[in-house]
Amino acid sequence: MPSGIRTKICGLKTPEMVEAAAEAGARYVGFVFFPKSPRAVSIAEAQKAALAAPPGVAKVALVVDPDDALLDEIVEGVPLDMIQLHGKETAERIAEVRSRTGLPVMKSVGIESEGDLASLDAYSQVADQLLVEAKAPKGALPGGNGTSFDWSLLSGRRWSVPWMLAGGLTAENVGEAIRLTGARQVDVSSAVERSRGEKDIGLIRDFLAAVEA
Ligand SMILES: O=C(O)c1ccccc1N[C@@H]1O[C@H](COP(=O)(O)O)[C@@H](O)[C@H]1O
Repeated sequence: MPSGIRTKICGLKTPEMVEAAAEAGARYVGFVFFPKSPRAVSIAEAQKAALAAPPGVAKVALVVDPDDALLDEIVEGVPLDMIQLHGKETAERIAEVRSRTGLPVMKSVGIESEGDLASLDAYSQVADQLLVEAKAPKGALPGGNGTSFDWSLLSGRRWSVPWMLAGGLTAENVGEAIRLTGARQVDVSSAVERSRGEKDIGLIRDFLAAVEA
């Protein structure tokens, strides 16, 4: 019987990869609009890729402290279902982004220790979803680094909005991560790449199979 766990594959660049990820069972596909990322796409690339997503697969734009001009460009150019905010956006900015784009907002929160959990409670009051992710190492990208955190910190924690677990998930560890956290949604990027920034459909299939195992 299917697990009902919904998986997001982040950092897709081509229509072919979107189609393959959807066919393998992904329920969200993510496009990275952050120039420093090896997964960054242009508006035109994201548009082509997003148009390949079948109904039922949510198309997510990942942005980091975006200004209004970038948001407008993305929303005008790409058919989308959600905005993922992966920077230091405040509660006020989240509300602005939602009203400006007309899209639900998923806010990422970096977790390293118990003290970071309070932010999740605060953001759950304003965001439509939470992305619970490893805190980025110093000097690294704000996300997509393949690093994980102590999942037991989330044990027994619940929020009033849906949430997604991310950070260093792999086909080998995702089962344990789900068991320890109770996550019903998971997000992966690094572990489904053959080299940094280049997705591999075999690895995507292996990850989705591990989620279902
Ligand atoms: O993927 C990126 O390049 C990226 C850049 C800037 C912010 C976030 C980014 N990715 C997100 O990071 C997490 C974890 O990814 P990983 O599996 O540990 O590589 C995931 O939510 C991506 O959406």
